[in-house]
Amino acid sequence: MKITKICCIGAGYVGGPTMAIIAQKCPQIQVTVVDLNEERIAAWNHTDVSQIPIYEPGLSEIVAEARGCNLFFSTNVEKAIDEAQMIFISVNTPTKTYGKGKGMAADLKFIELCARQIAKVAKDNKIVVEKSTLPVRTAEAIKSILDNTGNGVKFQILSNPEFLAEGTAVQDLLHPDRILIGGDITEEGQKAIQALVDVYANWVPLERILTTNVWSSELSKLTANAFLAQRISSINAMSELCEKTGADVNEVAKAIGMDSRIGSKFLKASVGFGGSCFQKDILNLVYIAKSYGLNEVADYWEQVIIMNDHQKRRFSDNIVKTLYNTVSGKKIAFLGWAFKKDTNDTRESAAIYVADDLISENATIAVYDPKVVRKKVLADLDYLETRTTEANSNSILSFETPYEACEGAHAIAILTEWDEFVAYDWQKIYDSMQKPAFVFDGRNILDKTVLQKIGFVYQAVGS
Ligand SMILES: NC(=O)c1ccc[n+]([C@@H]2O[C@H](COP(=O)([O-])OP(=O)(O)OC[C@H]3O[C@@H](n4cnc5c(N)ncnc54)[C@H](O)[C@@H]3O)[C@@H](O)[C@H]2O)c1
Ligand SMILES: O=c1ccn([C@@H]2O[C@H](COP(=O)(O)OP(=O)(O)O[C@H]3O[C@H](CO)[C@@H](O)[C@H](O)[C@H]3O)[C@@H](O)[C@H]2O)c(=O)[nH]1
Repeated sequence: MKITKICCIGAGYVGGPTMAIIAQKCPQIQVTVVDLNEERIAAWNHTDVSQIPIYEPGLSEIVAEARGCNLFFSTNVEKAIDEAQMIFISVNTPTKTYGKGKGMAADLKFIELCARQIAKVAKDNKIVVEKSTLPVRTAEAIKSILDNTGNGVKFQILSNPEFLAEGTAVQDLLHPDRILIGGDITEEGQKAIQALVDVYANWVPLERILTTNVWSSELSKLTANAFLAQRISSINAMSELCEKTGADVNEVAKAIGMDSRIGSKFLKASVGFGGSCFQKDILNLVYIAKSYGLNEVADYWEQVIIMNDHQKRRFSDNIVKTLYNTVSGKKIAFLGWAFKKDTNDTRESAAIYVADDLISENATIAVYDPKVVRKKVLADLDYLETRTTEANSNSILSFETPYEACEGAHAIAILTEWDEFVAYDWQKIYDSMQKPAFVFDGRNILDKTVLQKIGFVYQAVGS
């Protein structure tokens, strides 16, 4: 089957960039990305392409090239479903906040809504691709809805999890380590798999396109995230031990990373991992394991989250302790609010939790992040429901430049590893601060020797 029309439901951090690359690499395919969120679609269609809703290096250029040619953003979900032969579901699958599985299981209500809408609208056979990260065996539920509520047309469900990381989405999509496609072992299933393979084969070498059964594909996504997050919690656990023993976590990471069996990636100690995926996906994995009665498996993976929470709390506790056991009335400058560099995404950013702890100790937080606006910072804090919106707003100062954020501050906390932070005039910053001037480097990006020479009291994670 030759695919000429693709629809993607969900114009978020995955749907937008993924479809932009498919459109760029497959000029013969018309790609329509739809979303219920009108504001988001309007932003994707903004005449000034720098205003698209997601910041990713290189993305706006690709959108500018393909948009209006074979890449379209629309709120007309039904029309796009009707016209497409292949429909990607790329909607959010957050942790449940209510009912059974609250705080652990993935909330599949948006997925089910998509399945019901596809069933209602489809008048001819369609391939439905799970792009969202889903619990293992979700394809079964989608198939049941499609087969029982549809118009008698035939659906093939494929699992095609996305492995891009934010901040490097464009490069990850252009040069993926692998593309994973899970499908039925039936003849029809294999044809559907081949149709999707043919799409990716426009730019991905065939040896990097892996096909499996649906359940392996669904579970591989959760497994990959669990393994990646586990490495960060493992090195963060060692960072605490390094601080007690005089070892340096950067040196330990380098030493173990040179063992080719361990590898050097994802061994950067930090204030704790954030992002919309790691915590959500591990909690989901823990919930699935528990639901099969696999308590030891569940406990094993839950420890990754427990360690990460500990790391964030340890960072804020240390700030309070070092500032003579009180931050009340003190100005703490936050450099960075995003969960990592090169993205405007703040979901589950460690900065939110560290700020929340410090505000509870009556500190004032002065935030500077090159890509995150004040509205987002306040919304993130309000989401925790620790205090009123007004109290959060009174405790957060936002600045357009780092120098203003740091002026008069008692301490600086580095929460995101933005490259520009390294290049600042640290002498100028020091001169404008209260003394002693503290720097708590939650990303280990600054040069300790240089900062100490200027006069800062400098503390990094894990040394
Ligand atoms: N963010 C990442 O880096 C990343 C990477 C790999 C996988 N994932 C997974 O991909 C999925 C999407 O993540 P995201 O970060 O793009 O989420 P997101 O919240 O940025 O985007 C999801 C979009 O789906 C829309 N939506 C929800 N229900 C809809 C419906 N019924 N019809 C139309 N639109 C609807 C929302 O309005 C939203 O704009 C999740 O399952 C996530 O776990 C995310
Ligand atoms: O050595 C490291 C590596 C990362 N981090 C932090 O871990 C978090 C997640 O980083 P990263 O994995 O690079 O970004 P995500 O966009 O969350 O990507 C992850 O989650 C996505 C969503 O499922 C997957 O597709 C990706 O493969 C997976 O890397 C961030 O807060 C990072 O700062 C560290 O603290 N130390």
